[in-house]
Amino acid sequence: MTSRFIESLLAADRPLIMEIKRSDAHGGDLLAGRSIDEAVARYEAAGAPCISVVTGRWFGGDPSMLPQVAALTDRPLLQKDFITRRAQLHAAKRDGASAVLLTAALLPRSSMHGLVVACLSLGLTPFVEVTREEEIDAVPHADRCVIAVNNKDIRERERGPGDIERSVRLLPALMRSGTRCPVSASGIDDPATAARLLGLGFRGLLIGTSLLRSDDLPGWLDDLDARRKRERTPAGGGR
Ligand SMILES: O=C(O)c1ccccc1NCC(=O)[C@H](O)[C@H](O)COP(=O)(O)O
Repeated sequence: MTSRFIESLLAADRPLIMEIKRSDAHGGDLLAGRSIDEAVARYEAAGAPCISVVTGRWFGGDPSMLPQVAALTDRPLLQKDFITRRAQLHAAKRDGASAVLLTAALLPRSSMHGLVVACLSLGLTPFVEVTREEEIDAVPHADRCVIAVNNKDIRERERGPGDIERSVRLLPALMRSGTRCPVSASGIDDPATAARLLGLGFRGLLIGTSLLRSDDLPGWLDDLDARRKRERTPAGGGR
């Protein structure tokens, strides 16, 4: 069965998973007075191919956010929460998720295996987040999963700065894994970093804080597009 989440990301000119998250790791408000409806409309207007909804309570989330967002958009949705049980997968499916986060750092290998298989049988795309090469090598059915390098550390509640070089270092292992959709997630704070990661071969980026904090989202995205175009155009304009 094909994955709507993966196909939508792979087909996008600007493959950003735009995230709705109420607060950052320090409790700082990220919605800045916007309602969830407004946040969704802003991302739709910006052409988001997929939207991530953080329902995890460390980031001010709650489970009701997922059906709320699903009622507002038909974009494929990723649910970001601490998923450890199959019952949570059934709830995610019922509430409108296309993909769910499975965090390798928090799941024993046998649980990861069972949850990936359960996701696939429910028609949910496993969005497996990793920070180490061994975790990539252990992802089952990698060809049907999104595998995302998290540039921050969830065990530190993502309070530290992002390490973008972690994504750069792990990209070859992602490519070898068989995933069609290598993603870099967290701490992508500006268009220059986003352009660099896409230029290196990432097929998707998950960005929350920087897009939510931007008071000129179209400008942020235009800057990204311009940088990518410059990278693709050979010096001298291709003459
Ligand atoms: O990473 C997790 O395990 C996790 C679990 C539950 C809720 C959220 C979780 N992660 C959130 C994130 O990783 C970030 O919100 C996301 O990657 C965007 O990061 P940023 O662009 O730095 O806001």
